[in-house]
Amino acid sequence: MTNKTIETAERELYLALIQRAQYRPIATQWLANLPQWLSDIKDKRKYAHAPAYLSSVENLPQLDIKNVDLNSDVLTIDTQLTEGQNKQITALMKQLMPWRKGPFQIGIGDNKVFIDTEWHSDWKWNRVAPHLGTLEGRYVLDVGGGSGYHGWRMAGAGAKQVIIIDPSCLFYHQFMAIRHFVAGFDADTDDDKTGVGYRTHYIPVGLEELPSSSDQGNQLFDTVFCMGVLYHRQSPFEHLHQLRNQLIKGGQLVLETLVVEGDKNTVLVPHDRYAKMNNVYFLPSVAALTGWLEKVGFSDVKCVDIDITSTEEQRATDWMTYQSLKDFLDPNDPTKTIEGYPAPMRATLIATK
Ligand SMILES: Nc1ncnc2c1ncn2[C@@H]1O[C@H](C[S@+](CC[C@H]([NH3+])C(=O)[O-])CC(=O)[O-])[C@@H](O)[C@H]1O
Repeated sequence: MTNKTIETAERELYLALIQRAQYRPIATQWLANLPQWLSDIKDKRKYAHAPAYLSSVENLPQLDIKNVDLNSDVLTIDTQLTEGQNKQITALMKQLMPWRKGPFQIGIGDNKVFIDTEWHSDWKWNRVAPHLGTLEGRYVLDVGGGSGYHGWRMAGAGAKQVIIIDPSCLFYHQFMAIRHFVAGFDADTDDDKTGVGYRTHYIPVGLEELPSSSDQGNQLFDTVFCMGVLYHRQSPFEHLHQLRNQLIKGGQLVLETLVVEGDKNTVLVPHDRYAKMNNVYFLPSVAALTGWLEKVGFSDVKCVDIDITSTEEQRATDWMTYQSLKDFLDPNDPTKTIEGYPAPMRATLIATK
């Protein structure tokens, strides 16, 4: 018997946007686009693996979930698995490899399935979260949310609603696989449908495709996160404007991106690849990035964290078996990438619209 995880998730997403449209007309434009966004991701001409991913999610077993802990570093689904369930879930989740952002754990005790992701996304969350003030009661957008790990943490921190966007077909299905278990818990405990599964949504779309409005009071989000995306964009100013357009006046932007040492005029544009990635464009200094944010109209810009990524935070695991950070650094000098650029250093900036 297959489950209807994705169908249910999509229905909850429609309902959430219909509710918001009563007060924010911009939500009707999101609703108008939603059928296209959601059917594109199922189109096997665009995404050859989509049917296989869908079948992995829909074949996950229904479990008796006792609790879902969104506030622990390992996002944990509290349930007891039999050995057979462990094997079944492991096999289905492995069909959704590579798992980059996490960690997640399904089950506790001997038969747990621990998804040891390439990234310790919990470390990033622990660097960022202390600087957010509160997310309690806020509408939050997570741009480029990957598997949804940080989105779940935002919901755990009390956000009223989280919408994750990311154009990746694989990461969309990874989110749905985790949501399958979270919603299993909500279904048992939450009659009025305010549980975390109902507050956390995913739209498989890029930021530039979202409708936006310049009308005062017609934006949907109190907080917008954009972590690990800006350096992938060819037009950083356009991207920063698009982020700003999603925020209410007074709303908070949380921007995390690769930076380099330097003054307000320093920006590195890697000539070819950066750390073997062929889609990296602008790496500003913190001072330059602060100036960019001010130029697009943000105020009160603060850098709250700077961190050099370690090979303990980003590494190959059983759930991501390709190359990882250690293969992207100069073997004789880990302060440099294999191409001779400064090794990855990330800054988190917080700014107000
Ligand atoms: N135009 C776009 N709009 C939205 N998402 C995009 C776009 N282009 C790429 N992405 C998505 O942005 C994510 C970037 S990873 C950061 C994940 C998480 N936030 C993290 O902070 O760990 C990068 C990293 O690992 O450094 C990917 O999931 C892309 O599909």
